[in-house]
Amino acid sequence: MLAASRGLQRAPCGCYFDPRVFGLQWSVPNKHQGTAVAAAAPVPPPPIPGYEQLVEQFARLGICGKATAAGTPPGGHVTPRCLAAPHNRASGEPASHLPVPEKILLEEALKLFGCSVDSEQASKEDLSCVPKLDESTATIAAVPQRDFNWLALPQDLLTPDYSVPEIRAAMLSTKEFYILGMEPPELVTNGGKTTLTNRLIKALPNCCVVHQDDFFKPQDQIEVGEDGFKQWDVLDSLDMEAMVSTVRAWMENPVKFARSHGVNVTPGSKEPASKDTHILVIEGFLLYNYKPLIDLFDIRYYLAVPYDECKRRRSTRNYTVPDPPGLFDGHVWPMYLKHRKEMEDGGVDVVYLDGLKSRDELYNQVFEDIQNKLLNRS
Ligand SMILES: Nc1ncnc2c1ncn2[C@@H]1O[C@H](COP(=O)(O)OP(=O)(O)O)[C@@H](O)[C@H]1O
Ligand SMILES: NC(=O)c1ccc[n+]([C@@H]2O[C@H](COP(=O)(O)O)[C@@H](O)[C@H]2O)c1
Repeated sequence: MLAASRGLQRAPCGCYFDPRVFGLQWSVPNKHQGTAVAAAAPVPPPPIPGYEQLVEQFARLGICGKATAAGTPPGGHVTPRCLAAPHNRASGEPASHLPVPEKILLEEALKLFGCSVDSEQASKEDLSCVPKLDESTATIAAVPQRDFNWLALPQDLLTPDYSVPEIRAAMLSTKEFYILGMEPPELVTNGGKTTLTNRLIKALPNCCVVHQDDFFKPQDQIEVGEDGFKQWDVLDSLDMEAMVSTVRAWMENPVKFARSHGVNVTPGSKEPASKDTHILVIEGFLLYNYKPLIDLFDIRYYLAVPYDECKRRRSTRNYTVPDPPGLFDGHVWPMYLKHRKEMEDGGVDVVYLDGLKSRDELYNQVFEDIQNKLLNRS
């Protein structure tokens, strides 16, 4: 108790030390600083069940916007008749011979891309139907009791019943934007998020990604809290304004944005207007507590893993600034609880994902979910 009140931590050897002093000794540069966006790597994606279905549906509708996923190899799993990509032209079917209607009525196009008031409503209803993580199935016994009373949170939040399934949040959000030469038609609506994101961006068409980690402030600007820890897991540690500016730059011209970040776009995409589908995946651990960002998402995914698993995974990570002893229990986890509570109290609508599922299960679930939403809009 004496050590805690002075902000001291106990090391595994039994000695006490002051994390504030410990924290000041780190001088490892943040390698992510300044790199706002990572482009999808050109690696062949895994087989995607149902992808052809989506393309064929677009083809039936006379929309040839979706040609190749970022990184899709030439001649991949995309139905050739609906493509205008050079590799398909080279295979013997000139773009001018493709069965593309010369004109699509604006009204028709709006309907196809879900721009009407009716379809916006329908999309919102779709989201509310997505099953939430069944928190009742979590293993309460596995979670150790922690003293988080200093957070002054309501008692129900501090009980094991509440804390079990939440443990650590990992969030993934997807923003869809259909370029029709007009304002973004609608804004419809969150560990393993980087893993999941990396698979999604290889499979989704014209897909860019923004990583929140890239917006951490330099280490010397991170405050040291009363608890003695550098406060990495709060909004103040991030340059959120720069992050929102980056997202807005994509919204203004996703084609230009993609090209400037090395992401392959459908060759038919014209700047600034195109009928192609463009998707932005925003991946981060603190996305749904920053108002200017919240409303920009069409879909919000929220990955949660139990405390023990989260702590185990975290212990295997090598951050640019290594975790000092005790950071997880003393800062990371309490901040997670606090932010999740704020998000839920604020009524932010998210789709909960069970981070204990396998990588494949999570990928298939989210990919199919996005696929269905795209189809339902057409
Ligand atoms: N579904 C999963 N099941 C088991 N381990 C996973 C899963 N997804 C990711 N991991 C592992 O957990 C660790 C953290 O994953 P990562 O995607 O970097 O998480 P985040 O981006 O949310 O911090 C990595 O070692 C990764 O291989
Ligand atoms: N990337 C960095 O410079 C850096 C530095 C210190 C801590 N962190 C940690 O990164 C975490 C968020 O990133 P992940 O969601 O990838 O785990 C935070 O919990 C934070 O404590 C990151």
